Parts: sequence; C-alpha cells; structure tokens
Amino acid sequence: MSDTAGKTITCKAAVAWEAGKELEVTDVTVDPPQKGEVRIKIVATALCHTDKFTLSGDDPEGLFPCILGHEAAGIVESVGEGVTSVRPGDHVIPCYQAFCGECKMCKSGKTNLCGSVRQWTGKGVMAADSKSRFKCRGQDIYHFMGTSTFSEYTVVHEVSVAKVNEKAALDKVCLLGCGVATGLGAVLNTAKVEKGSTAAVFGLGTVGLACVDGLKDAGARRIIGVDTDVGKHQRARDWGCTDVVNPADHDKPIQEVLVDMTMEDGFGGVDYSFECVGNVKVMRAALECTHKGWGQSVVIGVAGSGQEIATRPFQLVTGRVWRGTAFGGYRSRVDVPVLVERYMKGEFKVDEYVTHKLKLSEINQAFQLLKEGGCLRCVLYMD
Ligand SMILES: NC(=O)C1=CN([C@@H]2O[C@H](COP(=O)(O)OP(=O)(O)OC[C@H]3O[C@@H](n4cnc5c(N)ncnc54)[C@H](O)[C@@H]3O)[C@@H](O)[C@H]2O)C=CC1
Ligand SMILES: N[C@@H](CCC(=O)N[C@@H](CSC=O)C(=O)NCC(=O)O)C(=O)O
Ligand SMILES: [Zn+2]
Ligand SMILES: [Zn+2]
Repeated sequence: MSDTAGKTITCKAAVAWEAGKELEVTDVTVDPPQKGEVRIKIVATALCHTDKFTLSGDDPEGLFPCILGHEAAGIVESVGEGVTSVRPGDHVIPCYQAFCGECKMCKSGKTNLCGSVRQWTGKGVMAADSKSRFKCRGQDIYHFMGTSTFSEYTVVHEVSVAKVNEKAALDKVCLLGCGVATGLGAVLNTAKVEKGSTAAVFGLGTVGLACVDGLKDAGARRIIGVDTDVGKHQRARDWGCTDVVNPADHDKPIQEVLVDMTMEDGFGGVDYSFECVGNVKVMRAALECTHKGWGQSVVIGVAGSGQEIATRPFQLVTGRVWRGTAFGGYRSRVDVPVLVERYMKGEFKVDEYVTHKLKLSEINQAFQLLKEGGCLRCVLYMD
C-alpha cells in the first residue's frame, strides 16, 4: 500500500485550457480512484498526432479544459474498490480503447471497440459518478480518451489498463499504447494482409511506418510509401518501403500514378492501402489506388470536424472495399501485454520511433516538434 493511497495527490500536469493555446504545466489535484478505477503514476508519455489534432480544436469530441495524452506507460499507485486485475506496483499501459470482455461489443468477437465506458470517456468523465478526478485551482478538468497521460498521476477505468512485463522499458513500450500498435494491427488484424501482397501506405509518420513494419512481417512483396514531406522518404525506405512517392512530383492524381506503377497483366492497383494522414482527399486516393475486384483500403487517419469522404460508388461496385480501424483492431487489455512480449523478443520495431526525448515541463516544445515534421515520437519523462 502506498502512503498516498486513498488521498488526493497534488502533482504536475499539462492543462489544455483552450483549443489552439499552449498548455500550462501546473499543479493539479488527482482524486483517489473510485470503484473500478486505477490511479497510475505515469513514467513516460509520448505525443501522438491525435493529441495535436484535439488541441487544435478540430475534434468534435474535444472538451476544454482537459488533460490530453494517451500514449503512455506507468506504475499503479493505488486501486479503487473491486479492482482485481491490477495492484499497486504493477507496470501498466493505459489504453484509450477499453476491453471489458463482457459487453455486447466485446462478446461479439467481431470488434475491439468495447462499449463499457466509451460514453463517459467521450464526455471527459469517469463512469462511477460522471465526474472528473482532476481539479486545477478549484476548477474541474476534463479527462481525455479515458487516459489523460500528460500528468504525473492519472485515474483510468480498470477496463482500460493493460498489465505488462515489468522488465519492459516503460519509455519505449508506451508507444504500444497507440501509434505503433495501430499501424501493426491495421495490417495484421484489420486487413489481414497475405504474403506476396502489394500495398501502399499514405503518410509516413509513426502510424504509417508501423504499417510498413507490419507489411514486412506479413510478407508483402511491394510496399509503396507516399508522403508529401520528402524528409520522410529515406527513413521509409530504411523501414522497408520498396518505393517511395511524392505526390507533388506528378501531374496526375496520385491514385493514377500508383495504378500505373503496379500494372501487371493489364491491370493496376495495390491489393491493400492504408491512410495514415487524416485527410479525406488522401482517403479517396487511397481507395482508388487499390486493385479492381479485391482492393481493400483501411482508413486510420482521423479527420477534422465536418470532413466527409467521397468517391464514385462505381469504385465499390467494382469490388474495392473501404474500411477503418481503431487501435489496429487490438483488444487492448488482452493484446497489449502480448505485443510487449513480442517487442521484447525483437519481433518488431519500437525504439526506432523515438526521435526526441523531453521533460513534461517542455511539452509545448514537443508539440512544436510534431508540427515541424522531423519528429516521429517525442517521449516526455516526468520531471
Ligand atoms: N485510427 C486510430 O486508431 C489512430 C489514428 N491515428 C491518426 O493517424 C494519423 C497519423 O498519425 P501519426 O503517424 O501520429 O501522424 P504524423 O503527423 O506523424 O504522420 C502523418 C504523415 O502524413 C504526411 N502527410 C501529410 N499530408 C499528406 C498528403 N497529402 N499525402 C501524403 N502524406 C501526407 C505527413 O508529412 C506525415 O509524415 C493521424 O490522423 C492520427 O490522428 C493515430 C493513432 C491511432
Ligand atoms: N473523437 C473524434 C475521433 C477520434 C478518433 O477517431 N480516435 C481514434 C483513435 S486516434 C488515436 O490516436 C479511435 O480509435 N476512435 C475510436 C473511439 O472509440 O474513439 C471524433 O469524434 O471524430
Ligand atoms: Zn494516438
Ligand atoms: Zn466491453
């Protein structure tokens, strides 16, 4: 039992007071975990593109003031009533996608989208009492994605906590809480890419590169990376792309370029494509570059409020399939510990995505790095 168990903790957190404004690293209070909740001391947290997206104000579910962050790892400080799956001292990854194993969604076996707490996490509160556990200068601060990891301590639902091997480096496996797991799973779980397939990956940030790594694992014979930032191209080749294309180098729409590049026996198009940008025009190109009759395109990128996807229905009539994935189809509490074990055996890349390391107090600099493009993942250490 820690000496803080049952007490309110005062600690540092990065508070997003308003959309589009810098975060304030300041003292917050974190209430003890209630029934079915776990309080976690965060050790390391990375920034994902989605944190930047919500901070920008483009997320229809964005609530302010809030504590952002959803790609982290830490140690359980205390647990609330009825919590049995973790105990103080356990090493854990908070997961924005819960897995209860008991709700209609979990029991279906058809999806990794758990319905047990989503309605509360979308409203920035905890399920037990529809309230926040965070306060700053007396004001309630919303939770974000049920994780709020830009804080020295956070409270999450038990169904959102994956217990992981305590020998795993927490400042690396935090990336399995979102971006790396999502890209790998999009390929291996959602698309279920077969050996010898051809594929295109749009957007060569962390999520896109993790798709590339997953495609290599699946035995894809051709992996075409697409990114408008030429600074991303060499790294994508190093990750395993057989070709890398900049749409700006071509007069034709990028989907036509890819169809031409993959022409075999009079038909062009990739077997699978992955959209890892969050741009609805790119989503269209990603669908339309797939092969007639069987091409599948997976939407991973998150698009802003009011954005809609479009294509000619004929694209679907002629056999292309449009689908999407959240957290790469992984059932968080069950699959994340396995991913950690696989990472520890060296089965896929994780460390290589960490391009920058900063302290929580430097979080605004970290957001700036994300905007500049040279950064895949910046890991923040608690001060
Ligand atoms: N569905 C899910 O479960 C998840 C979705 N996401 C979303 O996935 C997307 C990617 O995330 P990150 O890799 O962290 O972002 P990132 O910002 O690191 O990577 C995006 C890449 O897209 C490139 N890009 C921008 N415009 C482009 C265009 N027109 N054509 C081709 N490339 C273009 C950028 O240069 C950059 O390299 C984001 O929208 C994020 O919100 C992230 C994690 C989980
Ligand atoms: N809140 C947004 C959509 C945000 C979104 O799509 N989030 C992804 C994860 S992005 C991670 O970095 C996701 O998995 N969504 C499924 C979910 O249950 O949240 C909106 O309202 O458009
Ligand atoms: Zn994310
Ligand atoms: Zn469930």
